[in-house]
Amino acid sequence: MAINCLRGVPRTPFLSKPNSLIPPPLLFSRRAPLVVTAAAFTPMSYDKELAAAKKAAFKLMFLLYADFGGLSVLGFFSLTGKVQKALLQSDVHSKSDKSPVTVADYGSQAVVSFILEKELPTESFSLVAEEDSGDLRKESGQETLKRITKLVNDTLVNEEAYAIATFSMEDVLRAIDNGKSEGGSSGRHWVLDPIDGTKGFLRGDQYAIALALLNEGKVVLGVLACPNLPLASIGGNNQHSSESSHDKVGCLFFAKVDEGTYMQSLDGSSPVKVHVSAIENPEEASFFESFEAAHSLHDLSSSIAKKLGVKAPPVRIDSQAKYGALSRGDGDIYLRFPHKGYREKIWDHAAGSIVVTEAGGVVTDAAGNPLDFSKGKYLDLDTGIIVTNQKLMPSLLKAVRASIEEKVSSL
Ligand SMILES: Nc1ncnc2c1ncn2[C@@H]1O[C@H](COP(=O)(O)O)[C@@H](OP(=O)(O)O)[C@H]1O
Ligand SMILES: [Mg+2]
Ligand SMILES: [Mg+2]
Ligand SMILES: [Mg+2]
Repeated sequence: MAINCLRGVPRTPFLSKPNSLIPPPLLFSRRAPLVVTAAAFTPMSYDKELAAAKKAAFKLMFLLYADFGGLSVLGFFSLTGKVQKALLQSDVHSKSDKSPVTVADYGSQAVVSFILEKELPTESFSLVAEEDSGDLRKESGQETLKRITKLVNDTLVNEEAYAIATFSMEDVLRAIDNGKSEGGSSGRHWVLDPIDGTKGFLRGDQYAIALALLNEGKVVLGVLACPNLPLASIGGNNQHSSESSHDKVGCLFFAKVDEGTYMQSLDGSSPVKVHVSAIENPEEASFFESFEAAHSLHDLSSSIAKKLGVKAPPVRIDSQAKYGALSRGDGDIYLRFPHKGYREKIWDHAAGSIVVTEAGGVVTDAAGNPLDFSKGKYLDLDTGIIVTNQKLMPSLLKAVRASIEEKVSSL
């Protein structure tokens, strides 16, 4: 089978819970009904939070952009893009689970952590993020820490407003360790994957900076920056392509609860609202899955696709760029079935899932349950993650169940 490998306004305002300090009878008394009702249902806009998250993600997009070309006029770089990129990709370390981590992963986490703290000084700050500073605090990590610190200083060089001349190595370690929060079902927590798809980043393929905000265990906003994702569709549908968008890469998706999903490019043009595909016939559908066979069972996906009658070959790309591409209708289905024993982390799905659901899609586990982000840093789910539009979901779920049953009975 041929495989397609790619290189390279508000509907309903979000209502807060009724104010529990107001005794219930007063809510309905004749004395002050209007005042109480208005105070009790203040809409939460998350505007400040979204602006801060986008600021951080755009800065990193510019920094990591594959070919900085005309962007250097913005003054973010002391090196040319290609040299900088080569440097970032050459310093690779192996974590205790054998997965790779680079200067870019650590640097991105430190930059996001700094920017969120500085931009939102009045809010209590909790961050659940993938990386920690353990290896960088060892003697063997000192050279890498120096490179990360240079990267962070280069990225934030124009931020006079932050009133810090230069960030020290200790500042960087502290910023990375801000990401140690455990998350959970109460309060607000930022969720960050500083580089999602590190393997894709190292190959020069797809990767993403994925940042989301949880409130009371629910994802309320997400920003997904995909520096290598073409502006033009990467599927057969090509609904967003134009002559000028064919060669351009660098897409930032953002979504707030009940306000839809938007996509923006690096050239300063206005965001455009995006929607998942409207395909109803599975035979016309195409599907995404991980590039890495170690991350998802490709044979199970192909059995599901066959049962559904999907004709197109799988589109295998790294990272949550799959969620972004699906949210704008480049493809119709995303299938993810990790090998037995693997536990999914919230940072691998929080931003991507709201980007898809706000674009009209559905994200569930293999049993059809919504993903639960309230249980700490792991997602507690049944077997795998499936994503599609509302029309295709019932037949997709049926095919998933049948394929899983077949697989289990063949063992
Ligand atoms: N054995 C495994 N099974 C499933 N996912 C895995 C995995 N090992 C690593 N991952 C996760 O898969 C993510 C990449 O997903 P994808 O395959 O869609 O590109 C990785 O994110 P990072 O690259 O941020 O570490 C990592 O969290
Ligand atoms: Mg990783
Ligand atoms: Mg990840
Ligand atoms: Mg990562």
